[in-house]
Amino acid sequence: MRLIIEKDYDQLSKWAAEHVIERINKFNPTPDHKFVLGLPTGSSPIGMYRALAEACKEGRVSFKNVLTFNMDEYVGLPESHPESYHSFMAKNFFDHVDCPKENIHILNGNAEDLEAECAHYEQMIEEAGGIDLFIGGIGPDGHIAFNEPGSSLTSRTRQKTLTTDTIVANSRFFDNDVNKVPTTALTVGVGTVMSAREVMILVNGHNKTRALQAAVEGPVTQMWTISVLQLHQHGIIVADEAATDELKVSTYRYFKDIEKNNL
Ligand SMILES: N[C@@H]1[C@@H](O)[C@H](O)[C@@H](COP(=O)(O)O)O[C@@H]1O
Repeated sequence: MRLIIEKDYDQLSKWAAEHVIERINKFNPTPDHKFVLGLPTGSSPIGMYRALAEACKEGRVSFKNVLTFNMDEYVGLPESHPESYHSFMAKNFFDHVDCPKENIHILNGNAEDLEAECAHYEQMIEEAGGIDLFIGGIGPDGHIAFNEPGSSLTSRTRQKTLTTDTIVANSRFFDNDVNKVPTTALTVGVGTVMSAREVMILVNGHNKTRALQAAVEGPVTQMWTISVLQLHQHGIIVADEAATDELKVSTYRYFKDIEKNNL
């Protein structure tokens, strides 16, 4: 696993955006050979999305031949709700880039048959040839997508119950009212993320310090689902300084040293 430590959120966002641009451009996607990108919501990727939108406007990258699959969506929240992940993605990314509507996939948390919706999502990913780069954030409890502590590390897309911790954390988007936060969500599984050819996780801020420590220094455990990234052949964590406060000085120095020649 690579751990990239950037000075602040702005630098982290730029690093992540440049990595995505590099991967897409190197792949050189065409209508018959599309790049497949897994995308997260949350506050962590907002800066990266902004940088990608700018790069798209400057002509440095195009999403015309990029297929996207989002990680998760709340169950029972109308798509038009300002806090649905459909709305989030439109507002923060898709409205600003040239990705055709038909290339965008987001789980439908209002589907009549949620189980069939999840199975179909996995099938679409498979038909697309798998995900080339899955980008994610993590919760303070180390959850990836909505794979809360205790989730199977080989899980696939399914419905999950949100923990009280996550409901409290996400209530900031729902007038700070925990009762307004949906209690379940559809989410790709840990195994779905791990099946991607590359995984890049963004970790910023003081409230992620314990999760970052568990991810980098702890054992692989279902109680910190992000820790499974240690088993991925091409896993990258991009963190800001603030998130590294619980790492050992030696761990911090090791990754700074080994990455010093990489931009
Ligand atoms: N389902 C999402 C996760 O995919 C995201 O990583 C997490 C962290 O959000 P933030 O980036 O706002 O800290 O929030 C939610 O729980």
